[in-house]
Amino acid sequence: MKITQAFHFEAAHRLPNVPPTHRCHRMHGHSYRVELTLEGPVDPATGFVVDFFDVEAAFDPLLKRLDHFCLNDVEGLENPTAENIAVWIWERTRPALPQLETVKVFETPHCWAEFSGA
Ligand SMILES: Nc1nc2c(c(=O)[nH]1)N=C([C@H](O)[C@H](O)COP(=O)(O)OP(=O)(O)OP(=O)(O)O)CN2
Ligand SMILES: [Zn+2]
Repeated sequence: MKITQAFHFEAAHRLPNVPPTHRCHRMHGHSYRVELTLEGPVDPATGFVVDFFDVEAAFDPLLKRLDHFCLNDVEGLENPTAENIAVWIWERTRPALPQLETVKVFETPHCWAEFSGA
C-alpha cells in the first residue's frame, strides 16, 4: 500500500550554474509543493501504513528550514534545482521514515523532480 502526503512552501532561489542569459540565473520565487510517498503494509490494528501525523512531524523541521528562505542560503542547497531539493529532502527524511518511497518536488504545477533513492 502507498500513502502520500503533500506539503507547500514559498521560497526564493537562483540557479548559479545556468548561463547568465538563462532567466533562472536571476533571483525569483516559487510556491513549491512537496509530495512524500511511503510504501508498506497496512497495520491491521491502526489501519495505517504510517500515521500522517508522524509524516508531518518528520517533515516539519525541514519545512521550517525551507519556507520563506532563499534556498541558495540553505546548507546543501547552494544549487537549488528541483532535482537537488528532492535529494536533499530524501536524505534528511528517510532516516525518520524508512518507508519513504518517493519524494516529488514541484516548482510549478507543470514541472517537478522525483527521487526514489537513485
Ligand atoms: N530540470 C530542471 N530544469 C529547470 C529547473 C529545475 O529545477 N530543474 N528550474 C528552473 C527554474 O527554477 C525556473 O524558475 C522554472 O520555473 P518557471 O520559469 O517559472 O517555469 P515555467 O517555464 O513553467 O514558467 P512559465 O512562466 O509558466 O512559462 C528552470 N529549469
Ligand atoms: Zn526557479
